[in-house]
Amino acid sequence: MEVVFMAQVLVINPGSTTTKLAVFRNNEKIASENVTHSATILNDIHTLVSQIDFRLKILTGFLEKNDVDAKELDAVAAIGGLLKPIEGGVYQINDAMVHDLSSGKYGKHASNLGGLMAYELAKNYDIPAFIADPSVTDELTQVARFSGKKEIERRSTFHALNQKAVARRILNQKGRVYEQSNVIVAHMGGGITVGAHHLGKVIDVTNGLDGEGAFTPGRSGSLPLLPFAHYIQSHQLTENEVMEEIVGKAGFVSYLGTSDAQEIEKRITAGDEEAKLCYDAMIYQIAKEIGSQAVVLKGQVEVIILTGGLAHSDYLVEHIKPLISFLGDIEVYPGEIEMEALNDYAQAALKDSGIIRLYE
Ligand SMILES: Nc1ncnc2c1ncn2[C@@H]1O[C@H](COP(=O)(O)OP(=O)(O)OP(=O)(O)O)[C@@H](O)[C@H]1O
Ligand SMILES: CCCC(=O)O
Repeated sequence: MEVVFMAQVLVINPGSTTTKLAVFRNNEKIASENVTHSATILNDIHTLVSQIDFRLKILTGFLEKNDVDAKELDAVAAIGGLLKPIEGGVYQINDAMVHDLSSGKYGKHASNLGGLMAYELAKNYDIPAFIADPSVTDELTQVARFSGKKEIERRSTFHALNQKAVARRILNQKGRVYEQSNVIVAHMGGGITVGAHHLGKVIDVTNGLDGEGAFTPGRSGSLPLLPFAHYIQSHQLTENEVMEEIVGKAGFVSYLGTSDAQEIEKRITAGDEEAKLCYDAMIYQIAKEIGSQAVVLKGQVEVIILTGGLAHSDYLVEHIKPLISFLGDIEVYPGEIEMEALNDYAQAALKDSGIIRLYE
């Protein structure tokens, strides 16, 4: 008789105002919740790391509510935070990673809490904790690292987990293998990143946090340098304030006062020309980035994949297609599959420890 290995995995994905939680038994999601935290509560907890206890309590409540006994978990998997640049794949959370996530050495981001929470929980139950394809996944070619100024190197920070998972899924459906294919993935959500995937590696991508690429519902994307230098000086901005200006106070938020694309579409339908021009400008910029990545892939593009929350938008999809369809087939995969991707990686790591990478 065949013995079926049933592995139970808890997946943790903290965002700036949410904590997404799920439990999987093999590939089946048996419980999930997307908990929203009020800004007031989070603002009262002064540092990012001190949110761990608050979010762990929510996690315990989630497990209890869903009758999941933590002692029966086989592993915990979490979204990877801002770490040193590493190749994609699955990593067991270790002390070096915990140090980098908690110190904020490579940046402070809500996703840093994922690895820290997973480690804490896994330690208590003596099970492994993993992260996979973190946003710092860096598979850039050497030429892609040049910024144009010696002292400043381009970095790879993008929606690596979702980009790779969606590309794998679409290619599987086409009977193709990710590691043998050339695809462009545009993740279009609160952040927008466009990657050139060549034989399983993301050899160039717009950096989502450094001010590159298209503007987004809340971010600036790339800006003209001299006017921005003048803006920084005239507003006497600190580095943190510059960050807030380009990630949060820009894009739709700065032009239209909201990051909600559905609200903007309602305005367009009601005849708001300003809203239409701004939405069309974002679509135009995303299309230009897709064109750039087609050059990176020397025009050998098997499929262009549109994913993320904005891929739900019929308006966006209809208006971007005429700009990019000459480059290749287009597939639309709205939303994201990060929780499923983390479970897949953890299940694979439990079956074959040989795939687990070491973070040093
Ligand atoms: N059905 C829809 N039609 C149009 N826009 C939508 C729809 N659903 C979500 N959006 C828009 O997608 C954007 C948010 O996308 P998403 O939920 O992927 O972002 P996020 O998870 O906060 O950030 P990120 O994707 O960068 O991790 C918002 O502008 C939202 O209004
Ligand atoms: C954190 C990297 C992904 C993004 O651009 O938000």
